[in-house]
Formats: sequence, C-alpha cells, structure tokens
Amino acid sequence: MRQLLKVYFIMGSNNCKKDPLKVITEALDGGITLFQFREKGKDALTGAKKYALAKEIQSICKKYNVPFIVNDDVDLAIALDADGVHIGQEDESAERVREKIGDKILGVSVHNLEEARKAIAQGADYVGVGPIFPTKTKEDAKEVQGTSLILSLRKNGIQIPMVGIGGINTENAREVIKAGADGVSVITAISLAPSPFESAKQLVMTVNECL
Ligand SMILES: Nc1nc(C(F)(F)F)ncc1COP(=O)(O)OP(=O)(O)O
Ligand SMILES: [Mg+2]
Repeated sequence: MRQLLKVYFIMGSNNCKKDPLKVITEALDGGITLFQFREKGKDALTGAKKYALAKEIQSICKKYNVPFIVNDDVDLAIALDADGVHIGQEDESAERVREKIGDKILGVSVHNLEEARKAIAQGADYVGVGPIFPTKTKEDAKEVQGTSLILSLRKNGIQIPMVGIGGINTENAREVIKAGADGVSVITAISLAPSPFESAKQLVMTVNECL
C-alpha cells in the first residue's frame, strides 16, 4: 500500500480543460502510482455519463496496472469492480463500507488523531491527511494545517500508510514526504498542467528522491 501511495492522482472531468482520457493517459505515462476517480462538484457528470467515463478511465488504468479507486460512491465502485474506495468523514462509515467492499482498498480522510485511530480500527488500508496547503479544488475543505498533522500522527504512533492532500505540487511535495507521509495526492498539479505527463514525471522523481 505504501508503494501505491507515492504519487496518487485524483481527478474528475471537471478538474481538467483537456479531454480527461488524454490527461489520465499522460499522467499514467508520467508514472503515477494510484488513481482516484472523483467526479464531484460544479459540472460533474452524473448517472450513465459518470459510469461510462469511470469505466473508460478504469480500463486505461488497467492497461498500466495502476489500481483504480472511486471517491465517495461505493455503489459505483462495486458496479465497476473497482480496486477500492475512498471515503471522508461525511460519507458512509468505514465499518459499513468495509462490509460492502470485502478486501478491496479502503481509504479514509482524517483530520485529527481521533479520526485516524477510528479509521484504523474500522479497517482502513490508508488515510488521507489534509488539506496540507491551500486548495481551490475542494470548496468545503477544512482549515489548512501544513504538515503538522502528519508529524503529530506519526509522533503518536500512527503507522498506517498515509498520503498528504491539498494544494500539493512539485515545489512543496518534498516537505510532505519529509514530515512522514508515504506519498502525495494531487489534482490540479497534474490535471491543469500544460503537460500532465511532465508534471506527473516531475512529481514521481521528487517523491522518489525523498523516499
Ligand atoms: N478524496 C480524498 N482523497 C484523499 C486521498 F487520500 F485519496 F488522497 N484524501 C482526502 C480526500 C477528501 O475526501 P473527502 O473528505 O471525502 O472529500 P471529497 O469527497 O470532497 O474528496
Ligand atoms: Mg468524500
């Protein structure tokens, strides 16, 4: 799991200006290690269109042997036989989701030590910690906390695979890893980059230099 979290690209059709299939193919060519389908927010697709896009992206990820994770939508993940699900504190409980998905990958967003301990107790395979830096992508993001939470979770003996999220790019990725995260997750650093391929490649090199 730690290896998979190194460069975790998250995207939905409304996070990119170019064709989403082109963006994900470039990101995969650049070496991303994990992908999350997060079709959410303004202009996000729904229903059959959302399912069709997810299925297309899933088949591209399969070609690169990169696991395909679905954000929030557990039923979609099961319908697609996705590799896993990511849920937040406002979504279905990790316990319930674990029952539904069996041994697929289960990721949980956490914002403090108590949420981290609960996620572990309920069978999470990894936790997402953030927002580390300011982000415009998630309108309802919680307050920015820098790398302090990663540091304090590790100091409190939280060993579970951990990925930082929120405003991360090639410039600030190093400090996220140095704080103790196993990887970085990004949306616009790749999805809105002039070259998603180059951005992904740079991020992979940067993270690998620190690990
Ligand atoms: N989607 C996410 N992925 C990660 C990951 F660990 F995968 F990097 N961490 C955190 C989030 C945020 O999850 P959540 O709090 O439910 O909000 P939203 O559903 O709007 O994304
Ligand atoms: Mg969510």
